[in-house]
Amino acid sequence: MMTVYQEIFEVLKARKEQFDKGEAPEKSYTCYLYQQGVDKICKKVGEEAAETIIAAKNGDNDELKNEINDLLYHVMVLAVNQGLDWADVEKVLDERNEKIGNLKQFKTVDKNT
Ligand SMILES: N=c1c2ncn([C@@H]3O[C@H](COP(=O)(O)OP(=O)(O)OP(=O)(O)O)[C@@H](O)[C@H]3O)c2ncn1[C@@H]1O[C@H](COP(=O)(O)O)[C@@H](O)[C@H]1O
Repeated sequence: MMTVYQEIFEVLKARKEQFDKGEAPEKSYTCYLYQQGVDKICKKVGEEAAETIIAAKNGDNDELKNEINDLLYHVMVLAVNQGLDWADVEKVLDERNEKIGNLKQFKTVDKNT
């Protein structure tokens, strides 16, 4: 079964195909981002990341839920724009998941020796 994120990613890929063919729906915000290009998309990723941090620092979980979704949406648009598939992204997480004990040992440095 596809997750909602996989489903949205498919929509964003379809929007890219429409945009590339010159068939962007007039009111598509996603196509507007593709048209603006990678700098604009990265700027939005940065903005949404900052808004996510502020919502967390304010202890506002209603806002935080919204900002996390805005951030993920813009990260997905970036992935599509750069030619990455969501499966490529998930594969990395899957591989990390297979490792046990990911916590790195902290290095203890003795500055006196
Ligand atoms: N998941 C999202 C999604 N999340 C956030 N956003 C948009 O991201 C924008 C972020 O808001 P901002 O106020 O920061 O941006 P803005 O001021 O409107 O625009 P800028 O000029 O600053 O870029 C809003 O316009 C939101 O509507 C999204 N827009 C679209 N989707 C999904 O993308 C799919 C395709 O959408 P369209 O391409 O619009 O048809 C649909 O399934 C949608 O659900």
